[in-house]
Amino acid sequence: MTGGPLVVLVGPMGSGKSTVGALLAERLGAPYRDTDADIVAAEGREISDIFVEDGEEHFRALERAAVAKAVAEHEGVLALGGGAILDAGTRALLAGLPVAYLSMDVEEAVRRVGLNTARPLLAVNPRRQWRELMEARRHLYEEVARAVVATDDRTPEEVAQAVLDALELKDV
Ligand SMILES: Nc1ncnc2c1ncn2[C@@H]1O[C@H](COP(=O)(O)OP(=O)(O)O)[C@@H](O)[C@H]1O
Ligand SMILES: O=C(O)C1=C[C@@H](OP(=O)(O)O)[C@@H](O)[C@H](O)C1
Ligand SMILES: [Mg+2]
Repeated sequence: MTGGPLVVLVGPMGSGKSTVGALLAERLGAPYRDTDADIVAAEGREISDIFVEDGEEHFRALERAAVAKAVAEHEGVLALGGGAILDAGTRALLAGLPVAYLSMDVEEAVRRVGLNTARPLLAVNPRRQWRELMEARRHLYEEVARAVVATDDRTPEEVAQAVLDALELKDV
């Protein structure tokens, strides 16, 4: 039994979970972990290849297992993949944890990840796909979050500070 993660970051792709997560880990003097990286390491292939070869449903099951393992054993900063909250089992794993939802608007999203083909869900028409994706997901991010932190017009350092403030975490 461990104390569990100090903070769990959720939010759409490009909201800065990985970037801000690493900064938060530094600020808290705690280890950083990313479930996407855990899945890539366990599977020995990239996320985009898992989507293409086995489909999203299979990826969500791998992701649920990765989140279960990470929340059980990781006592630092944990970043999830952007779609992790789509899975009801994954959402249940987050109950009671210090979850921060990093939000951003559509224009910021397109600037950050619109042309990045490593993110299969935004590959074709980024602006429209983003809107549809957020219509399906916004309420789920809000459901799991203890704090919502807007990232538009903020540097990653400013976002990290806002997360510390919102969750009342003390840095070292
Ligand atoms: N607050 C920010 N302002 C500007 N660019 C950012 C910010 N946070 C992240 N980025 C950039 O957006 C991209 C996606 O960030 P990343 O941390 O990988 O997001 P996520 O893990 O949520 O998908 C990266 O190029 C990163 O440098
Ligand atoms: O939003 C999504 O469904 C996904 C987000 C990605 O993570 P990031 O949010 O870190 O890009 C990754 O898990 C996969 O490509 C699916
Ligand atoms: Mg990430």
